[in-house]
Amino acid sequence: LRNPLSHVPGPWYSKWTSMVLMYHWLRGRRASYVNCLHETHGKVVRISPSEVDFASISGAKRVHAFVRPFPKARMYDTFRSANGAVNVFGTRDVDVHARHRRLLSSAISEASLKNVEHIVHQRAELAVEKIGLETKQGGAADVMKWWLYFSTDVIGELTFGDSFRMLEQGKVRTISIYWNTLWPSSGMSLIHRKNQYVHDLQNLAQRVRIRIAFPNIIKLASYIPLPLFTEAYASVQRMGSYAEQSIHRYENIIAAQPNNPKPTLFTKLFNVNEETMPKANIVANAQAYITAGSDTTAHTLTYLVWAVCREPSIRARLAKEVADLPDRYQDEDLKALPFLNQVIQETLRLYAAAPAHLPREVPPAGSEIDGYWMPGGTDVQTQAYSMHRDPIVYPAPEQFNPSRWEAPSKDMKDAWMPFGGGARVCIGLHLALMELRIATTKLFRMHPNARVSTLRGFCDDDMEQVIYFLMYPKNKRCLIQAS
Ligand code: HEM
Repeated sequence: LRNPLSHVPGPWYSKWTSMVLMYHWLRGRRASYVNCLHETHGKVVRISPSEVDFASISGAKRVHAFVRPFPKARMYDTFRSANGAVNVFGTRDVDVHARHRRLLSSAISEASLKNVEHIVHQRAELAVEKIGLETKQGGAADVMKWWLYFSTDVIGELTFGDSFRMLEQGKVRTISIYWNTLWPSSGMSLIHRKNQYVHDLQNLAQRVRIRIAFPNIIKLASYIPLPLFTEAYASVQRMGSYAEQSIHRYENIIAAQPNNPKPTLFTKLFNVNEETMPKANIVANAQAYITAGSDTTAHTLTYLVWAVCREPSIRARLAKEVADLPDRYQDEDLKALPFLNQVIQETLRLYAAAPAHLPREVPPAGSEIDGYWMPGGTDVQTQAYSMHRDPIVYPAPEQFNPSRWEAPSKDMKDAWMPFGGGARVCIGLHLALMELRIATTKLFRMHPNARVSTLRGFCDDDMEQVIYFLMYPKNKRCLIQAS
């Protein structure tokens, strides 16, 4: 009872155990469980003996501050890359983070991304072609698969200077044949690694679930022969070694053509005349970009297409807006389209790809948040899942209604945080938004009458959100008739 958190509202058992929270985490329902606790207990809820969740705008601003930010909580140690080096995503050290962020930011800024826009156009065009082709051949296309290939190809090319070419090949399992045909000298082992890397990426969300739930067991995975743990451990090691080899290859390319290397988001860091970071950290950051920049964008696009195709009036309005674009439109033209951007904002509200569990640790001196004293070391967090469903801020919150963004209130804008917030806000958000604008435009220009398929028993139940760290649709598929 002397615990300084004992006055924070919450269910009685939260004071004693985190087992209930863990149970919901392992079922992919932690976010909706915490949301229910907010509905019952209010905006500030103690969710376990040492964790408090805030669902208010003021709480979110404090937890995710720009100035004097709280460091990320211990959970993020599980995101350490395979080589043990820290990256911008996982580091808990505020100063180290600030340095990494400063070195990485300019290459991925809105202005710099203009130089790589053509890659996004090319990849999106191919994705939409494949979606049309799959519909023609089989009656429906699994857009979730194609968007994952699209986003992985884009971030792969921008990070390693070398696309995974998943879109060309279409199916992961045949990638090896493709690589062998194109580069017979590349050797089977490289092909196998690339193939395996893609497989590891696709299973990332479930493995993150295990790594976060059992961090200490994962550390001992090489001694404990339980497949669940050894595989979660091994996949991180494999991804790290692939990232290392790709960066090494890119380094060789730069050495061979120092004046004209293919630009990537990391090129500047290889310039001997500029401030840089150790190579192990470049590799670790490359790995972070690939893992943070593929599923997130793909799942957002998947829900966007599904939500739009379910509502003929929304689809017709969007299709009309993008049809009126000039033939050689650029991303700048898309930024000016009101309805397209409202659709994207609304998708990111209702179907945020990383909507929960971004814990921060209160510094040793403690801090007051929303009138409650949080002692040093408390895990404080806020989940977009709840902020985005506040019925006062967003009336009828479960309804997909892009028009609510026509004249958004200040609270609507402040409560909207699909990319996190403050000093740790998503570094890839401009890239993600560009991908969302371009891919959505291409799809609805080419297939203005696209609709949700019922083939192979596909129904709304398939799209139930499962949330670990990343959110994905329950059955990992989304069938659309794009004809
Ligand atoms: C719709 C797509 C995306 C969504 C919804 C999203 C969401 C987020 C969120 C919520 C965070 C904060 C995580 C935290 O506080 O722990 C974050 C951070 C991050 N994201 Fe994204 N993201 C997206 C796309 C991307 C892309 C394309 C990249 C590629 C570079 C990327 C790279 C990162 C990195 C490196 C961080 C860590 C930033 C830092 O701590 O300074 N994300 N993202």
